[in-house]
Amino acid sequence: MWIQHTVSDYLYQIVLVSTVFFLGRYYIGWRRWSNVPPGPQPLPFLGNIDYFKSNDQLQTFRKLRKIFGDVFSLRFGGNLFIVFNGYEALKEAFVRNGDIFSDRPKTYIMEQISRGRGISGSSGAFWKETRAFTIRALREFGFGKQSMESKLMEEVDAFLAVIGNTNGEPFDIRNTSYTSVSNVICSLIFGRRFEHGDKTFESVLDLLDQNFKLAGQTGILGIFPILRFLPGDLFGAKRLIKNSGKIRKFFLDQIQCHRANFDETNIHDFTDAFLKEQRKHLGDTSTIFTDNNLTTLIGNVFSAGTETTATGIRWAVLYLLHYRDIQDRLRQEIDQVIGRSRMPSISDKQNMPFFEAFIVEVLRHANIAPLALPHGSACDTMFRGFFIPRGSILVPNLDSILNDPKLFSCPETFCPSRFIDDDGKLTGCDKVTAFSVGRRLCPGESLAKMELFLFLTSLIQNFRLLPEDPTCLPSLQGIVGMTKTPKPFKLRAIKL
Ligand code: HEM
Repeated sequence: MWIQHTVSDYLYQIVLVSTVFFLGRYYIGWRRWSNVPPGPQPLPFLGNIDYFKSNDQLQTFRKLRKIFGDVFSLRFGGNLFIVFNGYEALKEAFVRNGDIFSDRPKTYIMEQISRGRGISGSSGAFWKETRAFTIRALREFGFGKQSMESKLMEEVDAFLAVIGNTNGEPFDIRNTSYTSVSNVICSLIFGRRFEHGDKTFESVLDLLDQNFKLAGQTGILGIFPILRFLPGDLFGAKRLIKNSGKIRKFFLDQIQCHRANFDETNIHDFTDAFLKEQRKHLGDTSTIFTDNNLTTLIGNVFSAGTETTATGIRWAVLYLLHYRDIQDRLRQEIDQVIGRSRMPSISDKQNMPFFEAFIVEVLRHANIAPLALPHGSACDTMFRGFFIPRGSILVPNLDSILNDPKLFSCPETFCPSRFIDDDGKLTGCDKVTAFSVGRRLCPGESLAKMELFLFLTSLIQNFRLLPEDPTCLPSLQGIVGMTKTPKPFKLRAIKL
C-alpha cells in the first residue's frame, strides 16, 4: 500500500513537473517567436506534431515548401525548426551566413554520446579546431588523395574475393560493403584492417548499424527530454547509449594499443598524430587534444565514413539491377578505357565520363542524407526579413535541391546521361549537393567518391549483376532514418 502510494505520488510529480516545464517552455518560446519564417498553424501546446508524425517527411516538406516558400518553420515542444529549401536559400544560409548557422543544436542523445566533443556534434571554436586538425591529419595519411589508392585497392581485392565466393548464388551485399569501407577508415585512423568475418569487428559494425536505425526513433527525446524518465526503453535510447558504450570500448582498446607502442619518430596513422599533439599540449586546460575528444572524434569519423559510403554502394548496385542497359554501358566504358587484364585506377576516372555521371546520379537520386545533419544558430539573427532565434534547429533540406525539377528535369527518373553534354563531357554536377553546403560540408567527400569509383568499377569489370528473382526486382523505395537506405535485397554476381 505504502509502495503503491509512493509510486503514484512519484508519477504524479513527474506529470506535474513535465506539464509545468512543457507549458513554460512553450509559452517562453511562443513569446520570443514572433516574425519567424511562416509555417502551418500550430495546435495549442502540441505545435505542429502532425507534420512530424508523417511517414514521408520528405513529401511533407515538399508540400510545405509549395505553400510557405523556401524558408518555413515548424514548432514542436519547446523547439522551433526552420527548414531551408532550394539551392539559393541553402547557399545563403549555410555559406554566406556560415559564421552564424554552423553550430550543432544540443539534443539529449547527442549530448549523451558526444558531450560536445568530436567533430559531428560540437560547435564554436572547439569544433573549428577539431575539424581543422582532423582534415589536416587525415590528409597527411592520404585521405582522398592518389596515395591512398593502394590501401583502397587492398580492400577492393578482399571485396571481390568475398563476392566471388558466392558462386552466383543469391547474397546480400550489405555486410561485405560495410566491412570494406570501414576498413578503409580503419587503415587511416588505426593503420590496420580487419578480416571479413572477424567476429569482434562485425559486432561493432552491427551495433553501429543498429544505432543508425535507432537514431530516427530517439529524435523525440531531443524535443521532450523528460520522456527519458519513462520506465522501459520505449524509444530505444537506452539501447542506443549502451551500444555506443560498447563501440567506444572497441575504440579505447585500439587507442590503448597505440599508446603502448607509441613512437614519436614513427607516426603512421591518425591516432598516432593525435597522441603526438596531445603530448605537446600536456597541462593545457583549454586544449582539444584530450582522451575524450580522441575517442568521440574516432567514433564520428568511423560512423560517418562507414554508413554513408556503404549505403551508396548498395544503392548503386540496386540501380544496376534495375537498369541493365546502364550496367552494360558502364561495362563497355570499362572495356574501352581499362580492359579486363588490369585493375581500375583512380587516374582512369578522367577518361570515363559516363561512369562519373553514374556516380553523381546515384548520389542525387539515392539522396543518402536527405536532411543532412541539423544545424544550430549561434545567436539571434535576421534572415530574408525573418527572425531566427538562437537555439532554433536549422534543417538543410538537401532533398529540395537534389529533387528540384528546375535543376534536374524529371528528377524522379534515374538518368546518368543528364550529366553528359552533347560533346560527351560532364555537365551540371556541381548542383548535386549530396555532401551538404557551407562550413559543415562533409569532409569525406573526395574519399567517398574515390571509394565509389574503385569499388563499383571493379565490381562491374568482374561480375554481371543480376536480381535474385528476375520476375520481381527489389524495391527502389528507401527507408528514411538518419540516412536513406535501400530495403534489404539480394543479388547474384556472375563471374565474367
Ligand atoms: C556517400 C558518402 C557520404 C555522404 C553522402 C555524406 C554526407 C554528409 C552530410 C550530408 C553531412 C552533414 C553536413 C552538414 O552538417 O551540413 C556529413 C557530415 C560529415 N561527414 Fe560525410 N558523407 C559521406 C561520406 C563520408 C566519409 C567517407 C567520411 C569520412 C571521413 C565522412 C565524414 C563526415 C564527418 C566527420 C561529418 C561531420 C562534419 C562536421 O560536422 O563538421 N563522410 N556527411
